[in-house]
Amino acid sequence: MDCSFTLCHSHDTVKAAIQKMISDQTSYAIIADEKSIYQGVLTAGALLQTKDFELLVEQVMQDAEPLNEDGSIADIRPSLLEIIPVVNHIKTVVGVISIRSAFQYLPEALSSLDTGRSSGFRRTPQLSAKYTINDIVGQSKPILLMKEQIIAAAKTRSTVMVLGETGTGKELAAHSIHRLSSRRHNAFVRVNCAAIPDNLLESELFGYEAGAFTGAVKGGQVGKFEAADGGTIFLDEIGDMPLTLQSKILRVLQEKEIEKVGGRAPIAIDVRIIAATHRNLRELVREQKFREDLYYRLHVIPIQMPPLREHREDIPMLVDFFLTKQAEELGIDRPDTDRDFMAALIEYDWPGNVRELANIIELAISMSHGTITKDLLPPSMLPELFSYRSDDEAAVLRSYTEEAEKEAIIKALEIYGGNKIKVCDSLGISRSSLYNKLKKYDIDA
Ligand SMILES: Nc1ncnc2c1ncn2[C@@H]1O[C@H](COP(=O)(O)OP(=O)(O)OP(=O)(O)O)[C@@H](O)[C@H]1O
Repeated sequence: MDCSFTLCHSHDTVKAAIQKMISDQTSYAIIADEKSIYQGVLTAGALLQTKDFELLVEQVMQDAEPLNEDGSIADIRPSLLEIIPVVNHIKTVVGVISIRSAFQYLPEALSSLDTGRSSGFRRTPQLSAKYTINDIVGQSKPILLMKEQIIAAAKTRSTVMVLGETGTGKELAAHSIHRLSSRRHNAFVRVNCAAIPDNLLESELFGYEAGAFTGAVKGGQVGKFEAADGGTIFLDEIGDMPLTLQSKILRVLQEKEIEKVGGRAPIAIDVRIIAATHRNLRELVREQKFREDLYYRLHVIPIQMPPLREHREDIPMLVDFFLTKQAEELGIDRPDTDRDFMAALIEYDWPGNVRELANIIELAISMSHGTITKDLLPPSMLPELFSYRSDDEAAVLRSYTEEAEKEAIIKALEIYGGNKIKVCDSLGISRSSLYNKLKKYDIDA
């Protein structure tokens, strides 16, 4: 099969290469620095006008499924065969995309990549948990209580349900449980149920037998459950799982076996399930969108992540943590913050929780020259900064700001034809924050 590779150093060249690859119907490996490949791929995704493409890319970038040291693919997931990332020695996705199987050409392509990054490829431990309980910052009562629950849960084999608003550290909790458990030397496999299109999720989770469907990879595919055998599977955003698959998860919990797509015999597996969601599962059960029996099966050990507004005393410590971390990443001296900046952070309502705090610190660091002051806070925090005004005035101000925010989102959705990633980029907000706001303002998108 014909195959060539293209080195790209800008968003536009990635976009052009992808367009060419699609129109030529041939194989290309596209290699670029992480920023240009990310933006380029997303733009190409928009060109293709398939929402699934974006989701797949997002998933791949997030999971960073890696290549081996020699550049060969460590693990190819057939359902995502078309989008494969390359991870460099500092675990950053530098990105490789292939619409056809261009993989055999990667070592050659990588050795020609003149970014200084191609050297020192290391196999990222894709099946291991990255975070430990020490990565959870905070000394407040709610955080210490949550950490105790994590330690207690780790000692058991039971299913754990991690609950909490977006950005409260549910993923950190899941990693920590695995790392503290007797399964820590075995695999930890994360699946973001919301990021994988429904039609791919079943084969992704359970794998499939050879010839199960048209386009299936020869020899079949191992699913995430099987990959996690002996270890832990983390089903993130389980509230977004379709009902049909919920019954298959129930079966795993009850029978401790899985059935591959197109498979004839069940396969016994030993996997600990940790699930998480920011949704209100009880509500979903009431609406018949989530199975009640699965709800109870999952809630053997529930762990509630506290929202940041309920442990404000940890904010200075978290700010210090993110300032140090981000200054290190940027290779600059850690800047100081003034009192007003910290006071405003402590007072704010934190809808996006710790993730939002980390983003605000990142933004402030990038705009600051020396000490970080209150005027480096984003305008979205404005109403909270006026909290010394009367309640009425604050409410009026808030309604104006909310109206403006709603309009900005509707406008951005129009401009970008509903492409949420572009909308987030243009508004400088995270995807989860966008989804929260769409819900809050009842915007159809
Ligand atoms: N207590 C904490 N200490 C340090 N970092 C934290 C803490 N809580 C959250 N974070 C950081 O905030 C970000 C969001 O955390 P995480 O992804 O675990 O949240 P989540 O609850 O799983 O969010 P979502 O529901 O949106 O997936 C991550 O960068 C994480 O490292």
